[in-house]
Amino acid sequence: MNIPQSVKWENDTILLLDQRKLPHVTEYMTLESVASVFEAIKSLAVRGAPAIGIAAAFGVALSALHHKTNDIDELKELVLMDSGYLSQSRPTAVNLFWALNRMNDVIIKTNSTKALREAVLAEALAIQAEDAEVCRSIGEHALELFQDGDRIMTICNAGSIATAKYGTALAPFFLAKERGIDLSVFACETRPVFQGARLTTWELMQAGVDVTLITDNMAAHTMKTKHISAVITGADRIAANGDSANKIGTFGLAVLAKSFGIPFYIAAPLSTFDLDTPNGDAIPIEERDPAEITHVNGLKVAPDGVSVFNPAFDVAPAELITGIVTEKGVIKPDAAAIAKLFN
Ligand SMILES: CSC[C@@H](O)[C@@H](O)C(=O)COP(=O)(O)O
Repeated sequence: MNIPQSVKWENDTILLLDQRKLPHVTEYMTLESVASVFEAIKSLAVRGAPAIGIAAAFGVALSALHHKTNDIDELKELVLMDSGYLSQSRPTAVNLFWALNRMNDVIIKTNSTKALREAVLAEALAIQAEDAEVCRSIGEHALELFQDGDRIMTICNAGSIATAKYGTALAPFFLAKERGIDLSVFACETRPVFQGARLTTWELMQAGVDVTLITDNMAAHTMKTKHISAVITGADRIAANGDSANKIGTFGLAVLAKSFGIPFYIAAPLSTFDLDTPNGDAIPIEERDPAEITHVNGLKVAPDGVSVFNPAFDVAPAELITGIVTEKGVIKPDAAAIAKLFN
C-alpha cells in the first residue's frame, strides 16, 4: 500500500497532506502554529475522525514547544488553553476530544517543562502509531464479513488518509487486495465536498482495488442493479446505544440497505465511541458554510440568496446497523455490547 501519510511530525513542525487539493495535487503544508492546525482541521485540509485527532494531538505538541516559559504551572496552563482552543475546531468527530483528553492527561501529570514538552510529543506519536495498528485490526475483522466477488458500497472517505494508516471502512479492501481476494467497491461521490469522488477512488485505485464512482442519488438504483452485497462506512461518533454519526448520506444508505435486505456495517475504532452520549439525538451535528453547496470548485451553481441547509453529518440509528466493526471484533450495535467492549 503506497498511500501518503496524512500527518507527519518533522523538524518540530507538522507536515500535513492537504486533502483539499487531492486527487490532482499531492502537497504537504507545513504547520508551525496552533492557529494553523485549528484552521487546517476546520477547513478540511485534514479530515476524517482519527486523522483530526492525530493532527490536534501534534498541535498540542507544537504548543508545548512554542511557549518558551520555564515555569511548569504557566506552561501547563498555556498548553491546556491551546488544547481547549483546538477542541473547538470541529464538533462532531469525538476522536478529536478523545485525543485531546489523552494529551491533557499527560500535561496534567508532568512536573517539569522539559518533561512536559517530551511527553506530549511522545503521546501524539503514540496516538498515531496505535491508530495504524487499530485500523489494521479493523480491516482484518471487516474482511471476515465479505466473500470473494462481493460488491460493496461506501460513502465519504474512511481510508488511509482519514486515519494514521489503512483506514476503517476501507481497510478490508487494502487487505483483500494484498491477499488476492476479489472485492469491488462502489463509492458514493459524497456531496457537498466530494470526499468519495476525490479521496476514496484515489486511494483505492492506487492500491489496485476495483472501484466504481457513483453520485449519491444513484445509490438505490446501484444497489438493485449491481447486486450490492453490503454497505460499510466509517463513523465520527458512536453513541452509547449504537446510533452512529457519519458523513451526511450515511443514514440514507442505511435505510436503503434495510430495504434491500443487505447488511449495513459501521467500521470504527474504540476512540470513536462516546459513552457519555446516550443516543444519536445528543450527537452535535456540524453545519458548514452554505458555499459548499451553492458552489462547486468556485463555480456558482445555485441562485444568489437561496436558503441553504448544510449538515455535514447524519445519524444512522442502531436498528439499521447490522454490526460495528472495531479493533476488538464485530459487535452488535446495542448498549450492552458496547458497554462490554469497554470493560
Ligand atoms: C475513518 S474516517 C470516518 C469518518 O470521519 C468519515 O467517514 C467522515 O464522515 C469524515 O467526514 P469529514 O467531514 O470529511 O471529516
